[in-house]
Amino acid sequence: MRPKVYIAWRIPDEIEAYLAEHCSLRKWKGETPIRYEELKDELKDAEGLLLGEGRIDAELLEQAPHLRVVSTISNGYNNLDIEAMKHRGVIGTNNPGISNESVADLVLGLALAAARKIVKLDRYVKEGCWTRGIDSSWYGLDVHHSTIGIIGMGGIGQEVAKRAKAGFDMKVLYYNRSRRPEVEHRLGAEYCSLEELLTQSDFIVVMLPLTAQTEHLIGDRHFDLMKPSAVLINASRGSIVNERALVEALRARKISAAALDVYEFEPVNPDHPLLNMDNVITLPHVGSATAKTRFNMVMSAARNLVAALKGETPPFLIREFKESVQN
Ligand SMILES: NC(=O)C1=CN([C@@H]2O[C@H](COP(=O)(O)OP(=O)(O)OC[C@H]3O[C@@H](n4cnc5c(N)ncnc54)[C@H](OP(=O)(O)O)[C@@H]3O)[C@@H](O)[C@H]2O)C=CC1
Ligand SMILES: O=CC(=O)O
Repeated sequence: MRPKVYIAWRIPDEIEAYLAEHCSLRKWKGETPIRYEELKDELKDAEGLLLGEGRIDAELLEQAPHLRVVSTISNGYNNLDIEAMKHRGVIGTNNPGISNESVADLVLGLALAAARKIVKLDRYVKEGCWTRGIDSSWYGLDVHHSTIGIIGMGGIGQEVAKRAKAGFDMKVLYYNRSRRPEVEHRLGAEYCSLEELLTQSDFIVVMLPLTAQTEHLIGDRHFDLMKPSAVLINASRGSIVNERALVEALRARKISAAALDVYEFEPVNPDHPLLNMDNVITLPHVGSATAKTRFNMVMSAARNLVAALKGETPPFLIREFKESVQN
């Protein structure tokens, strides 16, 4: 009998057809992402789950007695309670690497947009405010030959470094849990402490996974170290930066701008003070959102799911489950 799979995300027909060859499918048909309580009700007999977003925790797993695999479409997996999954013998897969270049493209786009006030000036023109010659308040910052500090020199961080160096002749500093001599050699990046990076960088890019160690890694004392002209870019997870501290730093002009793809709570509250600041660019978590990359992520998630349900080691088994699969 084919394993029962619940698809909790809208996926292309072609990928659904691939899954249907191997599994018996049920799927979420709503226009908006499935809510936690709805997902809990849908998992009663599912052995596999294809997940777009949302929390997987002990309470939900309690309602899913047959579940064996959670295959998330994303690269980050901070929404999965790994210990609860291990406790119930459920494994998890993700998709590292597939979106690296698309996310890095967006990070450079955010750096350019913030430095050259692209979003603000676009609005200015469209609102009919461009009535005379160039005004010095429109001046921006140079991206080329400036210093970029990358916090988290993993797959995406390295793609950002490559673009910064080769495309914009930037000096690349990085801070990472483990030093990476090979990356230093290949990309000309310089390792430094977090404090040095914050003090010296014109563009600070947060590219870490969200874990107990990285939550609120950037807070009040870190903004005190940054240059008043610094631009903070976060395209990893919102909770790595303390948003209250970020708002205060922007208000106090401790930094000049921020460009965000991610927030502590998503979708971000429309009343959030960050949304009323004209030196903050706000995107709706679209780092990997190109048609090709998104297709590849979903296809990879489907392959992970099928392999795991067949009892094979899936291509992207989350590292914390490697032991469970070997035993
Ligand atoms: N905005 C979006 O749409 C997207 C966001 N993301 C987010 O970006 C994150 C990063 O992705 P990716 O580059 O692929 O991840 P990687 O795992 O390749 O890289 C993460 C890097 O962070 C370092 N790191 C981890 N913990 C710490 C710590 N406590 N202190 C310092 N460094 C640390 C790791 O160091 P070490 O080498 O020591 O392990 C590693 O080099 C994802 O986890 C995800 O949350 C990903 C894709 C799209
Ligand atoms: O945020 C997106 C991801 O792939 O992680």
